[in-house]
Amino acid sequence: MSSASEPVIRAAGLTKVFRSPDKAPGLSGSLRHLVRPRHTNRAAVNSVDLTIGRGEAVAYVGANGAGKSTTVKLLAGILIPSSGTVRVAGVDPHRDRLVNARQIGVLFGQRSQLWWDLTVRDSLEVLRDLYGVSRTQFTERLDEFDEVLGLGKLLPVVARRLSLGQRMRADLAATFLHGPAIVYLDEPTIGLDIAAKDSVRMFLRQRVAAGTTILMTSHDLRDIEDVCRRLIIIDDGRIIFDGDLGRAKDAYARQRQLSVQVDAPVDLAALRAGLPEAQVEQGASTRELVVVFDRFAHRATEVLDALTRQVDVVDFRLQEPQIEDVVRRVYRGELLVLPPQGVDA
Ligand SMILES: Nc1ncnc2c1ncn2[C@@H]1O[C@H](COP(=O)(O)OP(=O)(O)OP(=O)(O)O)[C@@H](O)[C@H]1O
Repeated sequence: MSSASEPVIRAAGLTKVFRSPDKAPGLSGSLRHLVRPRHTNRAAVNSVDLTIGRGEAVAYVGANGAGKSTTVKLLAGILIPSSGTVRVAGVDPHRDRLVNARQIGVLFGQRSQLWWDLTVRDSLEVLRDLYGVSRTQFTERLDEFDEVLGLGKLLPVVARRLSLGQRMRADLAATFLHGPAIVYLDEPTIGLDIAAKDSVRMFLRQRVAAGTTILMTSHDLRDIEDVCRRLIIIDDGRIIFDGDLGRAKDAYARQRQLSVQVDAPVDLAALRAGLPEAQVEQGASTRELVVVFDRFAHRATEVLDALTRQVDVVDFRLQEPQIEDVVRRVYRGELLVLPPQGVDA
């Protein structure tokens, strides 16, 4: 999937294989490995195709060890691909590392790029110098960032005295200072309070609207929903989903729950026989039923029809699955297999 604009990130068959020592635990294992070393090759990123357009905001999620950081390192030019091709804003990131470095920004929520003993202003000045940002641009950008990040008050403060939220705001300014076309963000709101999270998200939305491309990893669903329209899920080095956030819910959150109020007690066995693939349970009272069904097996109207044939339905409520459930399952490393396309309610 790509946006209407020209792609700024394009990877084809991108693969990174790591060779790790294959040794049994303990001293004997180490000794045996010394005498006869064995290695296992493992693809941390496996035949990844990726096309991301200018100004797209993409959430990149996957369980621990799925290959997120390795992908970002390949895009940032820190790692050399074992095979496949990658172009970022027109350059090969590992061959043209310097050019690439000017075009990208990287922010790790748990690591600061500010100099601990310098004031925020001095850190930003060093970065200005490093990236060759003109004085005029520097002032303009800081003014622009100040509106959302409230940077002015932070400029004279030494980095180590900043609160976590303040530090993140200063780090965001540092990341975007040189006007990168692409920014990779790793957990940008981790540990922040709600107000600070909101200003980070607002800032990111603004940068995306201004044309910056964002690839973000986050466990916080609000980050994903507030900033990104597109979701990419990586599992064991392979991309298993790439598309609209809403479509991910359609694809993975299959279960719907129908809560029904009826006017008289119900024969549960007869109902279950009529809906063999659904789970029919008594609710909080004998006049309440809860039907959990797979929307690829039944339509909501089908379930309601089966119920109304046996009982008078007084009221009902259909609970839709949440995208949050999908992302939680991804992070829990639950196996995700794309369901067949088909029935929709
Ligand atoms: N330098 C390396 N040498 C050998 N194996 C590595 C190296 N870097 C990563 N790996 C392995 O590659 C796989 C993918 O790792 P990666 O760090 O990309 O995952 P991740 O999705 O970013 O995980 P996390 O959410 O835990 O950061 C893991 O199995 C990891 O152990």
